[in-house]
Amino acid sequence: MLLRPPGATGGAAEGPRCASILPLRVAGLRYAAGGQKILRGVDFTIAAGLPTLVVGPNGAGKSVLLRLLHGLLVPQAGRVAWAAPPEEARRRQAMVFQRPVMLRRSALANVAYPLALAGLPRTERAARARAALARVGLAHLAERPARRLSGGEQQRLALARAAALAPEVLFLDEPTANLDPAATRAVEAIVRDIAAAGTKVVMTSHDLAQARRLAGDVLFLHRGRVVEHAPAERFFAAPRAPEAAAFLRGELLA
Ligand SMILES: Nc1ncnc2c1ncn2[C@@H]1O[C@H](COP(=O)(O)OP(=O)(O)OP(=O)(O)O)[C@@H](O)[C@H]1O
Repeated sequence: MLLRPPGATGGAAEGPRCASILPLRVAGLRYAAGGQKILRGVDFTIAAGLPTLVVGPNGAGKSVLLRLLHGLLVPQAGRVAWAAPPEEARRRQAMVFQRPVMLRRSALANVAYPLALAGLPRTERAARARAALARVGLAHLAERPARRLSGGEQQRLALARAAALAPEVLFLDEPTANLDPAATRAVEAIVRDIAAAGTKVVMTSHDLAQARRLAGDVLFLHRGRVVEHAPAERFFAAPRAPEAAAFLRGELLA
C-alpha cells in the first residue's frame, strides 16, 4: 500500500515492509543508445536527507541517469539497487518531468487520479488532492482544466500530483527549465517543502545557482561519468575534479 509518510512501517495485513527504500546503491551503470555511449560506468550511493542535485553540462547524461534510476530505462550493464524489493521500491518513488503531461481534466482530477490508482478510498481522494493543491498554492484553480494552466502552474500541479502520493523518493528532471524567475522561485519553495516533509529529492539541474540553493549533495556528471560526488558546501567551495572546477568557473560547456 502506498500513501504513508516516508519511513512509516506497514500494517500486519500487508506483510513486512522495509523501513526505507534508501540508500540507493548504483554500481557499474552503463547505458548506450543510437550507437552512443551515454553512461560509461557510473557508481554512487544516494542516502536519505537533503536533496541530491545531479549537475553537469548539456548532454552529460543527467536525464538518462534519472530515467535509469526510476526504472524507465534498462541499463546494458550495472545495478540500481534499492534497500527494498524492486516492486516495493517502485511503488515508493515518483518522478516529475521537465514538461509534465496533464490529463484532459481539472487540476483536482489530475491529482486525484494517481491516488485512485494507488488504491486510496474514494472518500479520501478529494480531500487529499485538495490539500496537495493548497500546498503548492493552486487551491483556487482546482476546477480549472489542467491544460489551461500556465507552464509554471502546470509544473506546480505536477509536483502536487507527485507529492500527494507521499513518495519516499522523488525524481525531478529539470523542473524549472522552462520557467521564468518568479515561477522558478515558487517551484524551488515547493521542492524545499517536499524535502522538509521527509521525501528524498533527486533532481537534475544545469543551473548552478539553483543547485547551491537546494542541494545537500552534488553529483557532478561529465561525459557519462560521475566525476565528483560531494556535500554541496564542499563541492562549491573547493571542487576536487578539474572538470567540476572548470564547470563552476563557467568554462566547461560540454
Ligand atoms: N534515446 C536516445 N538515443 C540516442 N541518444 C540519446 C538518447 N537519449 C539521450 N541521448 C543522448 O545522450 C546524451 C545525454 O542525454 P541527456 O538528456 O541525459 O543529457 P543531459 O545531461 O540531461 O543534458 P541537458 O542538460 O541538455 O538536458 C545526449 O547526447 C543525448 O543526445
